[in-house]
Amino acid sequence: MTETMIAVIGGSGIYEIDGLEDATWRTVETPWGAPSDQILTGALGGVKMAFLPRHGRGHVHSPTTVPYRANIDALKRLGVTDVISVSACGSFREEYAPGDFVVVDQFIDRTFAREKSFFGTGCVAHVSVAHPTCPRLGAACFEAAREAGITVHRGGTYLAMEGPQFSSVAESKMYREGWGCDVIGMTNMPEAKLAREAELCYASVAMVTDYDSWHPDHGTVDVTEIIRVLTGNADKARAMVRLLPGLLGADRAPCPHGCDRALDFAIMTAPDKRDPALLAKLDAVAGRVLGNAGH
Ligand SMILES: CSC[C@H]1O[C@H](OP(=O)(O)O)[C@H](O)[C@@H]1O
Ligand SMILES: Nc1ncnc2[nH]cnc12
Repeated sequence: MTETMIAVIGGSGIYEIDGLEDATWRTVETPWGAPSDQILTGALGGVKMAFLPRHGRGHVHSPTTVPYRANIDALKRLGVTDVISVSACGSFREEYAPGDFVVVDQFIDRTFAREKSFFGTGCVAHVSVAHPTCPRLGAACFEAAREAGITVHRGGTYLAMEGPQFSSVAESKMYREGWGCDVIGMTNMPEAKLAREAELCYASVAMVTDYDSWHPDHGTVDVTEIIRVLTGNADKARAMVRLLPGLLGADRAPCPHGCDRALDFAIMTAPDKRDPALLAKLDAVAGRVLGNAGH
């Protein structure tokens, strides 16, 4: 058993969480640059917690410029085991209405202007993201949302777009009718891929704010309306988070789905061909398999 540490990455409209014991905003430095903001650490019901506002307090970073690698590295460096993303999204399903939560389990990654891996020349690795979210963590999020009285749907495909502009009507219809996507947002990729590379369990709770631009009765996306719905969603998200420690517990068995061992057979580069400078940067993310864990 290892000690659980739950991180919440708060998306648009969620810049803090309340109720943490010993709450402290901490500056964490990483070899990948500065994270989006300081990280709030503390405990909830005896379970260690961390909170990171994805866009920074005051919403400084755009979906493209969020420092995804620094964020995931910083959480790993702090000892986080489980990452829960709480994000705003548009809905492609009539029955996934604004105010509902969706525990996403698949992604289609249409982002193109972001660094997507910790690995590269000098240390090449290929992890599986066939199942990009952790079923154990997703089930806990679903249960917590249900217990908090939230209308929550289990499973769904999240289309990750580059943004920052919203989709055209033609794109929205293609994602919905042609590709079978359920929700759309701008941030869960490459975040989920990087969490897998860092051997962290990752679950995504997408909070519906709008019907994107496909719906004949709802017009197109409008930020004013999104922010109005987001304010209510943020309170629900905080209620869900308060229930997670009780469901996950202070000690955790190895992930039954292998998230925490994702790098076991992933590194391709021969030991004598590895770049020492890159290996040093990988101390937190891949220290378990490279034998240079620095955290
Ligand atoms: C405020 S609407 C668009 C914005 O909201 C979502 O952010 P996040 O995923 O961090 O909650 C969406 O992905 C866009 O970045
Ligand atoms: N319709 C939408 N498209 C992309 N990101 C979003 N975030 C909230 N609503 C969205």
